[in-house]
Amino acid sequence: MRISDLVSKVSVNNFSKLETFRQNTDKIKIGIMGGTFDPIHYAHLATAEFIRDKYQLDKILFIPSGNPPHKGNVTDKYDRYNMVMLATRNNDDFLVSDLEIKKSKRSYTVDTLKELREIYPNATVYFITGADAICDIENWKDVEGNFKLATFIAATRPGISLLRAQEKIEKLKRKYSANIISVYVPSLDISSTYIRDQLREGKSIRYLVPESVGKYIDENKLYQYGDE
Ligand SMILES: Nc1ncnc2c1ncn2[C@@H]1O[C@H](COP(=O)(O)OP(=O)(O)OP(=O)(O)O)[C@@H](O)[C@H]1O
Ligand SMILES: O=C(O)c1ccc[n+]([C@@H]2O[C@H](COP(=O)([O-])O)[C@@H](O)[C@H]2O)c1
Repeated sequence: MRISDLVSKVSVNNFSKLETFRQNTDKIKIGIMGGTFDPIHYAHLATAEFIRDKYQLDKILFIPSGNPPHKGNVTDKYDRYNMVMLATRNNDDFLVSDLEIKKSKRSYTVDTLKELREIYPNATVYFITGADAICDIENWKDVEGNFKLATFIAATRPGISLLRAQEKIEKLKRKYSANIISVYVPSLDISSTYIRDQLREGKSIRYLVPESVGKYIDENKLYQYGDE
């Protein structure tokens, strides 16, 4: 099967997963995993699964950014979205939303959270971030709005000082009356930057991303050897 056929099959499955989910969202707990996912890797998946299990969330909704606010040159949004679909297709608790990739303007989390509130009015929303992202949240659009609309779950991340992140989280909680849960997640020292660098140097990324994602990268010639 060609990867393009696979992706359209996965899209159909995802659509029906989302629709069934939409009809049963009374009082459920949704974890939102937002990201550029350039590309998605096992640390994203393992972090989401760990948090889903620990906080007994009903579903994790992956939302790839269309036009990420704080990142310049990123891979085509449909390629990043397709890779997220492939990486999550075997897990019924993982869903993928195209809310942000459908937008042509920059995608801001506060706008996404407002839309999610309309779509799932009775759900409790948890926004999952790595410790690096939560430390930067005061640079996001409408920081207070973000904290009003969701509880944030900040996961530890290798390379980010736990002490510094916790100090920052305590300050944010006081300043904005924010609901932030800081959680230790068993470490996986993987980043999309590292994966892109490996590929551009012609090195292996096996076991860093799901096989389907590795195949998609190969077939679509993403992050090629020697690319800038
Ligand atoms: N290894 C990791 N451990 C915990 N959280 C992570 C890890 N990698 C990414 N995240 C979190 O996942 C979310 C989406 O991350 P993103 O798509 O930007 O991946 P990234 O690996 O940080 O990418 P890049 O290296 O391109 O900056 C962010 O909240 C980020 O903090
Ligand atoms: O809304 C903002 O201003 C904003 C600024 C930076 C990052 N975010 C969100 O934070 C999540 C992680 O972002 P990133 O850049 O680490 O992939 C993703 O969902 C982004 O949309 C949001």
